[in-house]
Amino acid sequence: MAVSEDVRRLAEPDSMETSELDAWYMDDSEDDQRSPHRKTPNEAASLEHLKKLGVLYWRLKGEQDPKLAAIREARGYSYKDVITVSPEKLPNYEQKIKSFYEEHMHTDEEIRFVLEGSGYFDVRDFDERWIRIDCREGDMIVLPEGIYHRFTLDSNNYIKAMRLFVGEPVWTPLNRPIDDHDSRKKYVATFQASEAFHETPGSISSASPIAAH
Ligand SMILES: CSCCC(=O)C(=O)O
Ligand SMILES: [Fe+2]
Ligand code: NI
Repeated sequence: MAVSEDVRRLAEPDSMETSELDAWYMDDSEDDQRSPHRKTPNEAASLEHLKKLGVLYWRLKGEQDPKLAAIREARGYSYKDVITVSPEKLPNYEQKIKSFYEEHMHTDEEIRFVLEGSGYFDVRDFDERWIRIDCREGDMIVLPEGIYHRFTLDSNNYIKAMRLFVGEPVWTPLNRPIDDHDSRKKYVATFQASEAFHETPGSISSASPIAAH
């Protein structure tokens, strides 16, 4: 059945004006992956820039938020399960933690809704910079097919997240470099041009009248 206009509207990702997203360009230190890795001074990455990379973001009021059902319906997220990442709860914890943090992509979207705890999703921009996205309870994020990314717990060592998927899930990470893969080529073709007009460090975009945060 076709998705109604109401559902579609309810499923719209957060906009720049209302977002409480916290994302930043990472420093280059070899410090623990679980530490924030903010630059000094902090260099925020805007939701607008993340959108140009194909990243979608919502802040939801728990599992009962009607937006969640709307997002699932509008985007066809039929599959759902829950993953807990902690030394006690996740089988093969050390190995999983390591593979989550290898730079990789998938042949489908990566969709996560944080139920408890927190962690960082890092995404690559087209200038090879890492953008670190702070995800905590209530945050829902969609990483597009083909984007290079990775995940780490933060120093709290605990996250419980809902995983969503269109149909039967495929979690396989395809580690970088895998530039000739169709999913990667499709990603680059879709987003590289749109990101070409991104913010550069220290520049203030005259196109956006609202100063960030
Ligand atoms: C926040 S969910 C745990 C990490 C994960 O599932 C992934 O990186 O694919
Ligand atoms: Fe993943
Ligand atoms: Ni992934």
